[in-house]
Amino acid sequence: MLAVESLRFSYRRRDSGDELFDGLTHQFTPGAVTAVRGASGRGKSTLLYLLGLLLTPRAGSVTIAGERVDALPDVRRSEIRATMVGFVFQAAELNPRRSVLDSVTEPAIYAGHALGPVRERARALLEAFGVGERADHRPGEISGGQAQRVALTRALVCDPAIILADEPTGNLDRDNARIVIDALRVTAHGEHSAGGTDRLGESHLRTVVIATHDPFVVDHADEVLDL
Ligand SMILES: Nc1ncnc2c1ncn2[C@@H]1O[C@H](COP(=O)(O)OP(=O)(O)OP(=O)(O)O)[C@@H](O)[C@H]1O
Repeated sequence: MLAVESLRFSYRRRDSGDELFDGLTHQFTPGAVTAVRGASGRGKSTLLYLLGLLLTPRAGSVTIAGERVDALPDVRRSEIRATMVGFVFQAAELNPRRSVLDSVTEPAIYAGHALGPVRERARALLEAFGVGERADHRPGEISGGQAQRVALTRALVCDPAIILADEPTGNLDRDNARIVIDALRVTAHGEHSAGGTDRLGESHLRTVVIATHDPFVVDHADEVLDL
């Protein structure tokens, strides 16, 4: 579903000798959480940007759902990104002036989705991640762990097949990291991992890739890619 082959990338010109990935080839398993691990500067965040079509490889390919996507025209890459990829970053970056529900739904509304179904789906996701009762609060009134679950809801609201998370537990204590990794596992597996009571109401698998330094996240991932 999501794969890279013979991947090379550099932020600089060709002869500067700071190339990343050394021809990396990897297939990410649908339905699994893959932790991307590596020392600072190895390119964990950069790999997510390449997978999410925000950057273009210097050499090699990125494939999504069987289609080679790295060399497509920008407009097509944007379409694929908007429909197939959701991003979660270290800081949830919710709009402090809007309610949690509005923060979650606004990007989807701007992307042209109908308000009613988006709000319904957002409420169901917030509920599934245990933050349903916070939907009408302001982001300043929720905890860091809750904010990350809200950010994950925002990434999922258009139902992407791929979630790319960059240090999603970087600002969290252990208890909140556990809750967020659980939510990411639910997202990948299509069901709740803790007891099976709180379901997303969806059974399809997603590919979840997490760039992380956190050994706790690595321990709870299904697969690990070392850079
Ligand atoms: N916009 C940029 N322009 C030039 N070089 C960059 C840029 N972004 C990152 N780099 C360099 O590319 C390399 C990979 O960066 P990246 O952020 O992907 O690594 P990382 O493994 O995620 O690091 P960290 O664990 O510190 O977040 C680093 O050497 C970094 O300095």
